[in-house]
Amino acid sequence: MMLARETIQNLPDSYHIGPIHIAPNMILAPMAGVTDSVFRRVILGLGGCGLVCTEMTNAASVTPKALKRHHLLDFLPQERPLTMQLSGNDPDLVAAAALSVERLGADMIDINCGCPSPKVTGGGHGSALLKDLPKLERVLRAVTAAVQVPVTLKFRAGWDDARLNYLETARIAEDAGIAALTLHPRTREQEYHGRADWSRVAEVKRAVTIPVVGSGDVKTAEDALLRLHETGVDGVMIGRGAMENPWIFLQIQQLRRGEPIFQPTPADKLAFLNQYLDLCLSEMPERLALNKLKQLVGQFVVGLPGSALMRGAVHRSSTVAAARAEMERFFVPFAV
Ligand SMILES: Cc1cc2nc3c(=O)[nH]c(=O)nc-3n(C[C@H](O)[C@H](O)[C@H](O)COP(=O)(O)O)c2cc1C
Repeated sequence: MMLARETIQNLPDSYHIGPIHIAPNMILAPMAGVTDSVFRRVILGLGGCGLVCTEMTNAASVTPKALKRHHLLDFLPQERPLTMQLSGNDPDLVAAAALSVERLGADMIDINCGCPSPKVTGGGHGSALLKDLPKLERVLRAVTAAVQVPVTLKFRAGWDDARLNYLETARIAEDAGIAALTLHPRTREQEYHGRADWSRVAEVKRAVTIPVVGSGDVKTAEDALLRLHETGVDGVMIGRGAMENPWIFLQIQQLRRGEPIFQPTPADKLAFLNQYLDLCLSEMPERLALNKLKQLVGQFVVGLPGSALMRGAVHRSSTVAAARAEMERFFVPFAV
């Protein structure tokens, strides 16, 4: 379905989380291993993205020594407003980490109640908290009491289809002083399979008075505006769609303004990957930069003919030079 010009112009394009103005209301999803400071700056630099978030960080690893090792909460001044996301299930520990993160300069703190990874849920963190809402509530109350900055919650629809509890979770969070919610409307059991059911996001929006953001399966500028229109949410979060098409936020802005939509050519795509790689190389060791590229390429070339072969070849590359040669080999024929 295409939205009429007038409908698009009437869609909300900003909202507030506490005193913080989020404009535009399009948000880069936190993605572990991907949305580090470099990726966030690249996305912000392309335009159209109103809020970024760090990768999920275990509250137990918010110590001066651990921060120097994992660098998950490193950021630069241009990445504002910036949310820092924590995981954990011990109220005192998460509250202490939240205070440290506030001192590091977070504009907001997000609590992760959605990560499906067994490594995370095994420790009772992430989406495991959906199975113990009294514990989630204790964590949220401890964190909101500990810090001045707004605290937000990102959660899933429930552990599995038999235990859907997104409305209860949303109400508990609002009562605990949470300033905004993001729902990824899959269950933990679904992981990333099946479809993200945005009617659940619309239900949450109707159930609470705090801002609600939806996350899941937004792949085009049209998708983003349709989700805003259909659900009445305050904002839309984009994850894998931004890895596949980092220009998506810019394209949403252009669609709103009735401007021609930027369509990257193969040469633009190759230039993007090379620039991203250059930036990574200027800020981290080659091995790490190559890993970042490998992670991004997987989504970036989704759907292009021959992409599986190219992805495999980049993944087998042991040097940056070899990976660059594979990318050239892939993109240059598209340009002729
Ligand atoms: C590689 C990857 C890493 C992710 N890491 C996080 C994370 O650290 N914290 C979080 O709240 N969600 C994380 N997510 C979930 C996304 O934020 C998002 O909710 C989900 O991917 C659905 O949105 P999408 O279809 O736009 O990707 C991750 C998703 C992916 C694909």
